[in-house]
Amino acid sequence: MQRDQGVPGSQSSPADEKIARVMAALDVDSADKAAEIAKQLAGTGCWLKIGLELYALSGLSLVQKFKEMGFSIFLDLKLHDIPNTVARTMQVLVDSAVDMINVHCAGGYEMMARAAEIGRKSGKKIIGVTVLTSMGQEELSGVGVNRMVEDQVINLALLAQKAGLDGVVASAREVVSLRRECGADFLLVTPGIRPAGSEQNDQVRVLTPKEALENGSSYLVVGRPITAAVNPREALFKLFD
Ligand SMILES: O=c1ccn([C@@H]2O[C@H](COP(=O)(O)O)[C@@H](O)[C@H]2O)c(=O)[nH]1
Repeated sequence: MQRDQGVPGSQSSPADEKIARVMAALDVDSADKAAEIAKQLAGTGCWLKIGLELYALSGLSLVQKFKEMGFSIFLDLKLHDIPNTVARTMQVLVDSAVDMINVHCAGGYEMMARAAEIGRKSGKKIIGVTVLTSMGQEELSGVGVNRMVEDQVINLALLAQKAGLDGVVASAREVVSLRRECGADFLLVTPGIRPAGSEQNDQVRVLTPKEALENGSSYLVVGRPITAAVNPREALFKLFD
């Protein structure tokens, strides 16, 4: 599928702008599969997201390769440890070609502030995970948090902002409130994106790509709707049909 890719040197179209806000999550069981999907998505302008599975398989080895293919890269390792350990690990990660890295907001203010400081010096974006999009109200209560999900998301996002992070990961369902509380420049990266009628899988707080953009998400993280498709490139372009 060759549509909506723009002509080099021309103005980007609204469709290009939407694709540039998609982060394709490469949750696959081999580096070869990841490289094959990357090849199919090359030139579209979308980001790639390397998560725990691919990192466990291949570490940072694919980062440079994907960068050379023209992708921006979000390394989704969700660091959650004491401030010293997170800071030392963050220093290693920012020295690679990644563009964005995350920590868990639940690691606390001091840990986020140390991570943010390293991000600032390196020019890389550091964001914080609020409440996983696979968790609903009951799951949140199960880990001892007796607040409404949205209140907890906002509470953690405000703490992340105070600590100097560039943004947060949350569900697109919370984006309207997050924009109001955290402002226009705070990055809101939203997984749990599902085109209408597609499998929800283990995601609980979901929204369609169109709704997520309308609400004000900065980036949409999309995994299985792209990676499990027969034609990932076509699936990417169909997200906004
Ligand atoms: O709250 C979160 C934080 C991260 N993720 C990650 O996003 C993708 C979503 O994949 P799908 O296949 O589109 O469900 C995946 O890599 C998660 O680790 C998240 O889903 N929710």
